[in-house]
Amino acid sequence: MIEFRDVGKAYPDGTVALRSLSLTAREGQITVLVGPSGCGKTTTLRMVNRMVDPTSGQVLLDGADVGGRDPAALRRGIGYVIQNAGLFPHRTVLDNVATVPVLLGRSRREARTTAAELLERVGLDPRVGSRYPAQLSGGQQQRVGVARALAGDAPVLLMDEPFSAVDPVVRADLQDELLRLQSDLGRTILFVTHDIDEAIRLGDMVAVLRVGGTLAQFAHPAELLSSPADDFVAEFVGRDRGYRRLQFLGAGELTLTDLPTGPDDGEGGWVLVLDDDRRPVTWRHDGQDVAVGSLYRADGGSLRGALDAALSSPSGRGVAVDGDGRLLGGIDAEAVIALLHRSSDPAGAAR
Ligand SMILES: Nc1ncnc2c1ncn2[C@@H]1O[C@H](COP(=O)(O)OP(=O)(O)OP(=O)(O)O)[C@@H](O)[C@H]1O
Repeated sequence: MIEFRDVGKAYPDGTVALRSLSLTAREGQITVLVGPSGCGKTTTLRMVNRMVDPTSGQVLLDGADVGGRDPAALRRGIGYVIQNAGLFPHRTVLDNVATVPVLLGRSRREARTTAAELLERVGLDPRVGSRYPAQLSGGQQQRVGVARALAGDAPVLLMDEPFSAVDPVVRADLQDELLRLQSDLGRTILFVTHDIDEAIRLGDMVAVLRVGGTLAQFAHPAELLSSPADDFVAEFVGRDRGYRRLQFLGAGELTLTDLPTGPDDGEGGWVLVLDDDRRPVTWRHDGQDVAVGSLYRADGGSLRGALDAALSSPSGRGVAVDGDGRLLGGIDAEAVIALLHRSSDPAGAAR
């Protein structure tokens, strides 16, 4: 657990990076710091491993003030990942990842074995281990950066814009990979980004900071989207927050409708053709087969999945299936939107 207690930082030139920040990053969770450029995110992060010391307040790691710890020893117990990976250019990928285990006293051989396993774990071919960082793509370098931060078995990871320098597709892959790793490893992660989408995707909790180093809101992503604390947060979270909220709302309350099924569209309408197990095969219209679009799993799916299914369906009616892919019924986009509106109006939701 990382606790910031009334932490302030004024740099020697008088810049106040943080005014008085109090928040707790819980054990085993991803806590994201997000906000516009210059709001003090990096300063906050670096206080945890004493790359920056606060001018007021305290930072506690598992209840103990980090101010009393030797910085080098402290850093060996904290993984650190930065933009552009920050790899040592003259060491091979394997030796980059093995650096911390060696510092922690493991033999070089043992450290390299661990490093090779970690490379695989972050989705890299172990053969890249013998290359130098410059011989890897940006996305691969970031993966090595994550592997290196995990190598010391540190329970705490600090990640400062780790995925900002790669293109959006690679970035989405890296985010998925991090979530997958985290579900296995359960580290305490403090993650800095200026990208609200990334914050909402990754954060168990999200702290929105404003310039001048004050906390605008600290909440679960769904709450940030449904109840921004003020205009600044609402603006920062964005105009399409209604759409993004859909991913946090379960679709269990949606009422499914009957869909016309059968081999023929005798009346010129759309029919859904099923196989013998009642799994949708195709939509049929005027004798033409048209792909069904995305199907929606009614058990445990989100409203976003339901809306995608409705919008991607050529007939305009989304297809809901069970866990085995068998037809359950139809979904209309209007019904999804109506449910979204009811859920943002507590009186309506209770009705
Ligand atoms: N060493 C320093 N000396 C003086 N001012 C600094 C120093 N480091 C950071 N600052 C200032 O402190 C404020 C907060 O900087 P910080 O890097 O923490 O913000 P940030 O939110 O991480 O910004 P960005 O998203 O642009 O990286 C900024 O005004 C910055 O210019």
